[in-house]
Amino acid sequence: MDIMRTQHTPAPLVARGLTKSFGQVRALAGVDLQIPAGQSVAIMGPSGSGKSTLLHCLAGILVPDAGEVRLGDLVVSGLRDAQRSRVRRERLGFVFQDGQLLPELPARENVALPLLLRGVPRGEALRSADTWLERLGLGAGSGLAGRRPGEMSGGQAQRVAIARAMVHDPAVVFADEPTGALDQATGHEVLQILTTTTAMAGATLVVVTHDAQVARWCSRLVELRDAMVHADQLLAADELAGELR
Ligand SMILES: Nc1ncnc2c1ncn2[C@@H]1O[C@H](COP(=O)(O)OP(=O)(O)OP(=O)(O)O)[C@@H](O)[C@H]1O
Repeated sequence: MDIMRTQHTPAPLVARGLTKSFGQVRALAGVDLQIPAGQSVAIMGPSGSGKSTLLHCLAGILVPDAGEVRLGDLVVSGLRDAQRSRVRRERLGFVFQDGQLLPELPARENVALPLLLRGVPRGEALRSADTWLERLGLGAGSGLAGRRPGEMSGGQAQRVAIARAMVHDPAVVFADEPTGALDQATGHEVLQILTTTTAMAGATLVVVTHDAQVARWCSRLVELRDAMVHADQLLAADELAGELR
């Protein structure tokens, strides 16, 4: 792959004492996590253990009841809504279970969207989108760049979603069950592409998954149980990521 070194400022992602409740349900009960820039972290745990809530707090989608989230020097959890939206738009990338691509737009316009939202001129944004589609095996020769999400397989749509998450050179990519809607083989392929792509771009990756094999491609595994960190271990893939950094 010809992915260039990143232009973004590498920044560690740090959570301290995060708590979050929904009514009587305590979804996070004091979570501390320090993620160095460029690390790929898999978050696993039983259903209801707080994985998505943690990801949403780390990504500034949810504000914790107590505790804080920092990206480098920036206290993301302390920002107003509009500023948090801007941080998400400019410094973070997202891949969700169903990709959340806009159904009416062809792949290349979906990928260009984060740049268009930042005011990048349309021609330039589409050229960057083409570059990323090419990197993810969906270039001009594939005939897929002009197709809408409904005209692609689930695996192809997730590759488009990865291209869209990467196109604006984010510091951190968040993926919530990115393979949940895929068969196992396609899911593994997508996880491999996601981890390789973010590692080569120097971006941090936080991925929530139920796939136990994710450990093959991530450098760290954090297990939640009952709204708390139950286990936290570095994995062999960390050595590979270190070499790429
Ligand atoms: N918006 C919400 N309103 C009410 N309760 C919520 C909300 N979001 C999450 N919860 C509850 O908080 C707890 C943690 O939910 P969360 O989605 O973070 O778990 P999870 O580990 O991601 O689960 P799953 O693997 O099933 O997706 C659960 O008991 C859930 O029902």
